[in-house]
Parts: sequence; structure tokens; C-alpha cells
Amino acid sequence: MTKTSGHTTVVGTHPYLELNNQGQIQRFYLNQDTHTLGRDRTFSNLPIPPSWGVISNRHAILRKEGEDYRIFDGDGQRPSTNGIFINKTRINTSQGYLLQSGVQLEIGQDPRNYILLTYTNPNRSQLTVQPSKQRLSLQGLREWPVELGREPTPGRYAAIQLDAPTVSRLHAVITPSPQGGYVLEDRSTNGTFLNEKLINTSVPLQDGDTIRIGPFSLLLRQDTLELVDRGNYIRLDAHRLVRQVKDKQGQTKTILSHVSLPIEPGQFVALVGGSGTGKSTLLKTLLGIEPTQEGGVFLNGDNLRQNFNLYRSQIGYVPQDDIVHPDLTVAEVLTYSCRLRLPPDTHVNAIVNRTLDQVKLEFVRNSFVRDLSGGQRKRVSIAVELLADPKLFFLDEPTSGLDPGLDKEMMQLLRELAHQGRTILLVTHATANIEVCDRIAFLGRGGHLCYFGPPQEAMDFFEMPSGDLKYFADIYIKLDHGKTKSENEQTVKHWTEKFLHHSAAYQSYIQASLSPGKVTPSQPPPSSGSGSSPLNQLWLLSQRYLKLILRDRLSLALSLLTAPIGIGLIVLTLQGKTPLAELDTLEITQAPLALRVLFIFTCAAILVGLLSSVQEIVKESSIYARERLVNLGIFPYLGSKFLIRSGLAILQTLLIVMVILVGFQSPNPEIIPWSIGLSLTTFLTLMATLSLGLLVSAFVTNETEANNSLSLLFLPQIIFSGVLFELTGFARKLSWLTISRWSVGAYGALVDVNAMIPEQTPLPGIEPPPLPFEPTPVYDPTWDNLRLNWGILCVHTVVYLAIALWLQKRKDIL
Ligand SMILES: Nc1ncnc2c1ncn2[C@@H]1O[C@H](COP(=O)(O)OP(=O)(O)OP(=O)(O)O)[C@@H](O)[C@H]1O
Repeated sequence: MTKTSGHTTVVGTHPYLELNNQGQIQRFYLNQDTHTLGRDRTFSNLPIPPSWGVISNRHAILRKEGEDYRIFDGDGQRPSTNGIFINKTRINTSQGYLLQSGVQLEIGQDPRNYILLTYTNPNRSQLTVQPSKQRLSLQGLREWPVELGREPTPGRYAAIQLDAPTVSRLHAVITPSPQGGYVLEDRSTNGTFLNEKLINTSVPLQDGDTIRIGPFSLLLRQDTLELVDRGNYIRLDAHRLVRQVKDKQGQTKTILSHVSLPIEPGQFVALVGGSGTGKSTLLKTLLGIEPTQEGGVFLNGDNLRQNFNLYRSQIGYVPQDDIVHPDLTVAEVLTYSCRLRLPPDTHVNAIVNRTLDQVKLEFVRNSFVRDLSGGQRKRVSIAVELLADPKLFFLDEPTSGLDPGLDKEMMQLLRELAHQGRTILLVTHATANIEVCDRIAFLGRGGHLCYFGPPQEAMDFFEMPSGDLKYFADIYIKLDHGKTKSENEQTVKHWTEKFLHHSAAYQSYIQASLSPGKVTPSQPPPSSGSGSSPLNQLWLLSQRYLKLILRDRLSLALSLLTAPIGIGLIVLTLQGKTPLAELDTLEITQAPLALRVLFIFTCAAILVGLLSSVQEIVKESSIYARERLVNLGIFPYLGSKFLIRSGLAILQTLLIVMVILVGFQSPNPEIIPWSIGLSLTTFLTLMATLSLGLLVSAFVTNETEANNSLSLLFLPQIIFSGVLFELTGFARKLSWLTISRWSVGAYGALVDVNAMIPEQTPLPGIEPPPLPFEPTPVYDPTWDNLRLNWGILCVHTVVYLAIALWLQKRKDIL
């Protein structure tokens, strides 16, 4: 044996394979040109124990190539069941993989049931592989607890460092239990999963348990804690996806037709095809947020929809709409997202700087998003997703609307991100730079997969006269061939059948690589960790919302001043009259005038309340949808809107009250001082209306609908207030549903409008003039009546908010 610098060389022995099946080790020397590996003794010349069920009967072939061996999956034709993987990339049947001394492969994908295969060639220099597995023996350990986290105590032996942004500094600890076993305790905000279940407290550990922390998987076996997966690599296998929807006529329409495809870690894949061929649907299905009628999507063998919460933090998704607030600076967008999505002990500045560097936006860090170009804005959306360093990245038309130069830059940026080990999938119509992709999935109408493979080979497959990718767009024309719908369907069918049954591309890029998912009983998806606590989210969201409001100064000024100005204008029309204060001699016109004035107070408050809230949820619906998918809580979200808007309502109330106190002679109610009663009534009216506005904002689907709803919301408040029309029967009952009736009721009780109606002294032979209205209990100047009006305004507030919460919850896609 000789030692050379940096590696060890051993001379004169055969290469060998070492198979480690959960601690049982078998070594096989390789001395023939071809070796076969499997449980079937008639096939295999390596004696695999028959009980090693992970290995297929005919699992692999090794062929000598130079001094080493190339390993092929399967029996030369058909792939094995559980596959052979290197860093989650499946080794296929045709190209195989040239083994280098020291390389480690995995047979199977289940960390609880896989075989580790190590190839050693003593005649060759040993690969310096980073140890993928890290082990810590818990037996006889003197130092407790075992620390698991991003930054465990420096120099600690009883620790495993799990360095990822989504992991807390000290994420979880393991301690010995008095009964002799071990106990796992979660100390994180993002959550720790034990056997796919989120744990919040301490739980006992059993032999064979898997612990998931962020992207990392650890396995406890025979008193040894093993880091079995760093989560650096995620492979995706889609199996026969079928998605059907009902069209407008109620007919079932298939928009994905048995689409299967494997995507290896680090691949850059584009979903292309004509308009309406199902690209976005496929992307969302692969992302796990669109259900399927048949088939499934598997990440590293795990069913994605059943395990979405395990992978939630490892998936980045940039939808078509921008997911950033235009009125924040780039650095603010990233800082808030970082604080919302990552653990509170994160080094926010370092992560923001690293991310800005990755997307090359350092030079615009202090610019407002609204001042950026379309391409830069998209890059900010990408940066937001990169904060958590996801290994799987989905983008829906990131280059739409960009000029050719920006399109190229964006594709190159994505290529770079893929080179860094991320798996990238994008939907695109811009195919000028398609050559940078590793694979394209070409969809035809009806969601049929017409081709999957490298872009260059697509030109041959579609029999294009020139292999030059600049003619790539001609494939679209070819696939759209046919004058009628059925002719077009025939064209798509032709290419799908050619691809599935007569193409080498299907054999090598799908059949040879597609890996099975683990068969797990159907179970509800595990609950997710929240990223940051609900209170912390409320605090951050409120800060962000306030900043956005303060940035839009004109809207803020309008929302604060509209009502005071409107009310002030009444003063100009009064010409010295004092409608709210009781006169020494009652006049028949005073009560109706007082009511009209009070009615304007109510209308002003309702109008500003609605105007300032009806856009607030709908205008940021895409940002909400994305943040909700990561970890946003509905309570903190709505709570932040309500909290900040309540603060503004206090300001609005103060301004309104000031104008009323200055502009109108004050009445002198017996039950409560006028200024207090007036403030409370105005504030409660504003609160009820802004809650109604939030409800409508949660209900509508776009800002135009929100604007159009205003008249529908406002008119009933006028009609059923009881001021303009006398309300009887059903109309009176309907009025209970309005805010105006209770608001005017409270104002009327404070001012005591009933007392302003003059007594009628009947004079013989003279018909008394009609009263403006009969005194009514609605304006009774009693505590009970005032409490009732205020109480019902509060009930309106609570009910509207509860409905808004429910409407937001209904938007959840998982
Ligand atoms: N939930 C749904 N209900 C009814 N039809 C739907 C639904 N989702 C998608 N579709 C229809 O399915 C087809 C495919 O839609 P999808 O948006 O996936 O296509 P696309 O290829 O991304 O289109 P484009 O390139 O124009 O964005 C379209 O005809 C669309 O109208």
C-alpha cells in the first residue's frame, strides 16, 4: 500500500462492492467483465441474500469499462422496481453510471428501508466524497442533551449541525428518558416532524423513527442517530396524472391526460405547448396544489399531497402575478419575507444580502419595487422564494412580458440556480432560449404529453426539416395542425402515440428514470409548522401594512379628511341654525333637520369605512395566496388589517368629532357627555363598516368587483336607515341588518330627537299640522337603548370579521 498526497492508493486487488442493508454488510469482489446483481440466482452472479427485498430479482448489471465498472439499472431492458440512485438521481438502463472508487449509491428511496452500495477500486484513487451520512451513537453518551439545529453550541460533541435557513439555531433536543429510551423535544418555530407527524412537545423515540427537521432526515436505529438525508437533492416523479374539470356546459373535460415524467435533482425543465394545453395546470399539479383524479406526484418517493407540509419549506413557487408589494423597497420586501418565513433567530441581513447577490439585484436594494423594470420585479419575486433556499423551484411564465434581452438573462439566471443544485420547472411561451433547459415537456391540447426530453432532440422527434432550435416555434404550428377540433385532436394523438410507443426518448427519459413512490396508506396531510409564531406574524404584518399605508400619502389623507370635510360642509348650509341643541321654543322643522344631520354623520362614517377597507384584501390576493401556502396564518393576516385600520378609525373619529364639536352647537345628553357618546358611536360605526369592507374584500375576486360592490353596499344603508323612509313590517326587520339604522339610532338617542318634536295642542276647528315623525323608541334617550345600538354595531363587526375569516379559509388549496 502506498500513500500519495491527498488520497490513498492500494495496489493489486480487485474492485469490490459493499452493500450495507441497515447494518448487515455484504462484500462482493468484481473479477469478471460483466456482473449481474439481483435476488434471482439464475440471473445474478453476485449472491444477494434472498431476504433483501429492496433488491429486485434482476436489479442491475455491471460492465467493465477500463479499470472500473459501469452500472446499469435493471436487466438491460426493464428497469428495477426500487431503482439505484446517486444523490437522488436515478441511474438508468441505457447510459448507466461509471463507478468511481469511493462512490456511494442508494438502492431504494425509503430512508427506513434502503441499501447503501459503496464501490471501491483499490487500484484507483479514492474519491473524496463528503460523508453523506453522519452518525452519532447515543449509547453511553456523557453529554446531554443532543442538540440538533442550525447552530448548536460550538465545540459540542453531542450535536448534529443542520445548516439550512428554515432550521432554528437550536431546533430540537434529544434527552435520555427515565425508562431507558430517548425523548425528542421540539424547540423550533418551524416544527419538527416525527414519522411525518408534527410534534409540538416532547415525545418518546422508538427504534426506527425518522425525524425531519427542515430539509434534513435523521433516523434512529439501534441507539444510533443517523443523518440519512441532507435534503440537498429532490427528485420528482409524476405518475399518470389525470385532471378532469367540468366545463361551462357541465361536461367533463380532461385537461391532463395520463402525464408521467421524472425530473432529476438539478434539472432545469420547461413546460411548453400552445395556449390552453394545460401547462399551468401541470405545474400546479407537480407543485401539489392542484388535485388529480388519478395518479400522483412523488418527491424522493413521498406522495407530495399527503406530505405537503414536510416539503412546504423546500418548495419555491413564483406564480404568474407578482408576489411583492410595489410600495416597499426591494430590501424591505426581502426583510419582511425573511422574518415571516424563517425562524426568528435568523441572521436576516446576511440572508437578504446573499439572496440579492444570487439574483443580481444588489444595486437596486433601496429602490421601490414599483420603480423597477418588469424583469427586475420578477427577480424580486424569485429572490423572495430563494430566501429559504428551496431545492425545488416552480415558476409560472417568469419571462412573460420581458424583452428578448431580459428573457435571455432570466433563463440564464434560472440555469445558474439549477447548476447550484436546484430542480427548476417553469412554464414558458418564450422559447428563444430553450436550449439552456435540460428537458422540455411538450403538451398538446387536452393535456397530452407529446414529448419529454432534451430540447435539441425534440427537433428530430417532431421531424422538423432543420435541427436548428431557432425553428423551435414551428413545432407549435405542427401540433396545431388540423382545420377542425377533431383533426387537431388526431394530430395530437399521433404525436403522443409516437412518443409513448415508438420513441427512444420515452424509453430513456421516462421509462428508464421514472421511480415508484412509497406506498403509504392514505392519510390526511400532517399539519405544518408556522415559521414564526402567530403573534410575531401579527406584529410583522401590522408593521408592513402600516408602512404601506403611510407610503400612500394621498390615499391616507383622503381617508382621514373626507368625512370631516363632508360634515364641515353641512355647517355652510345651516345658516346659523343649531340642529343638535334643543331650542327654547321647539320648532316643527328641527327634529327632521337634526335627523338629517345625524344621518350625514352616519353616511360619512360608513362611506369612509367602506372606501378604506374594500380593496385591502383583494388587492394583494396573489401575495396572500403565496404567503399562505408557505406559513401565513389567517388570524394574524386579518388581525393586522383590522388592527391597523382600527388605529386609523381612531384618528378618523377624532377628526370627525373635532369638526362636529367646532361646527355644531353641542346637545347636552343626560346619560353620557356628548363628546364621549359621539366619539363612541362614530368609532363603532367605522369599525362595523370597515369589517363589512374586509368581508367584501375577502369575497370578491378582483379590484373592479370590489369597486362595483360599493354602491350595492351603500344604498341599503341609506334606504333602511329609517331616516328617509318610515320603516314598517319586513322593511323594519331588514333595517336591523344595516349599520346605518343602529348608528343613527345611537346618535338620535344621544341628541334625543324625540324631545325635539313639539307637542300638538289641539285648537278647536283647526287641523294641527302633521308631525314630521312620531316619537319612536329607536331614539329613546336611555342607557338601554344606547347600549342596544352600540351592542348591535359590535355584533355586526364580529359577524363580518368571522365571515371574512371563513372566506379566507375557503381559499386554502390544501
Ligand atoms: N378549474 C378549471 N375549470 C375549468 N377549466 C379549467 C380549469 N383549469 C383549467 N381549465 C382549462 O383547462 C385548459 C388548460 O388550462 P391551463 O391554464 O393549464 O393551460 P395553459 O397551457 O397554461 O394555458 P396558457 O398558456 O394560455 O396560460 C384551459 O382550457 C382552461 O380553460
